[in-house]
Amino acid sequence: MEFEVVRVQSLSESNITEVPSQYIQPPENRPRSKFVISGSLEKANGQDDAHLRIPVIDLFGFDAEQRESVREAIGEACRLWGAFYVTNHGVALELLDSIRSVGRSFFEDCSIDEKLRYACDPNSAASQGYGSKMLTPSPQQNETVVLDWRDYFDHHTLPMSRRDPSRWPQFPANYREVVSQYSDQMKVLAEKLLGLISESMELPTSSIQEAVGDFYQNITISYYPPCPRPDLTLGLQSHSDMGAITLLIQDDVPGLQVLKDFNWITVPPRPYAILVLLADQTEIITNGICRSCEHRAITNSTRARLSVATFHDPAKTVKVSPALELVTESSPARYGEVGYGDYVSSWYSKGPDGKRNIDALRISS
Ligand SMILES: O=C(O)CCC(=O)C(=O)O
Ligand SMILES: [Fe+2]
Repeated sequence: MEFEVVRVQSLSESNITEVPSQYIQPPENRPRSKFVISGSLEKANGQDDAHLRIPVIDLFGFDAEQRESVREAIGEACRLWGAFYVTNHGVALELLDSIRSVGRSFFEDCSIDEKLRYACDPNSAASQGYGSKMLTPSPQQNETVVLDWRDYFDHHTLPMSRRDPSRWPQFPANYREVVSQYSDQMKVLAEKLLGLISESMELPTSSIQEAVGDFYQNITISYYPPCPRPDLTLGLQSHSDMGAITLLIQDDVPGLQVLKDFNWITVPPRPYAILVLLADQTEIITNGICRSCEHRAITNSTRARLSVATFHDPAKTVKVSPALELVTESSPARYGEVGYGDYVSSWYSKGPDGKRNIDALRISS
């Protein structure tokens, strides 16, 4: 069956003043300013709001002498937030600019016909290419699908057998080269971070990586056009990422929010820091000590926003369960074993809704 796909950018450029009803979130999911904290670096009313600021961790280029203090900071951020920024991460800063620039150029300088040459297959989940959420029959009987105010381009980048740059834009001329280089550098950083996270949980350095196996990596460039009704819509609905670890960069337009202690906190843009988001499989492997981070994107009425998310997932054949070292008499297993392929299928059949997919795996105590 063919489903209707509307490009949000075309809607935005048509200068509408209201949004079509499919984009209107139910009242409980709308961004409500009273629950949103700016995450700004200033102190609010003279009070220390450190617990509301997303941690920024200097990796000191993975310098051995700093490892212990870095590991401690990472452990704390994983327990409290499931998300943190890293600086001095070893990725060339020009490469961060280059991927933002080629991504923006694809969305803003190519005609719609050109972009549609790379359209995702609307009938298969997670297909590579240019996409927008589409109207499908509601995944659960009593739920209606609300559309995201977002267009995106998804690239399959690793393992190398999945990487086919001929499926990616040809314009600008360096697009394919930049995405390939970016993929390689993000893989290296994700491996090193999983090592530090393992150590911070008192596991051997290679533990989480061994549980995940070779990475399946996807890079999604998201483009959120200006929206006439930011009060009614979401750029991307609340979810946690389903794989192991996501590395995200954004431009200078705020929009990403993380849920912390029931508050939605805006992640302040830091163009040269990389945001680490722990995803569901890391929560399972660490037996819930690391929490996967629930996040969403809001819209604004004036400026388009761009982000680049690099997902690192297990292969579908991998079975994931809590690390044996973290399952003890006093802290029994909190999740049953799950095949990653089954996890992904159930995620797509139910659709994201906060953390309901991982919560369904919880063993009640
Ligand atoms: O645009 C963002 O900042 C968030 C993107 C995201 O969460 C995702 O693609 O899973
Ligand atoms: Fe996400």
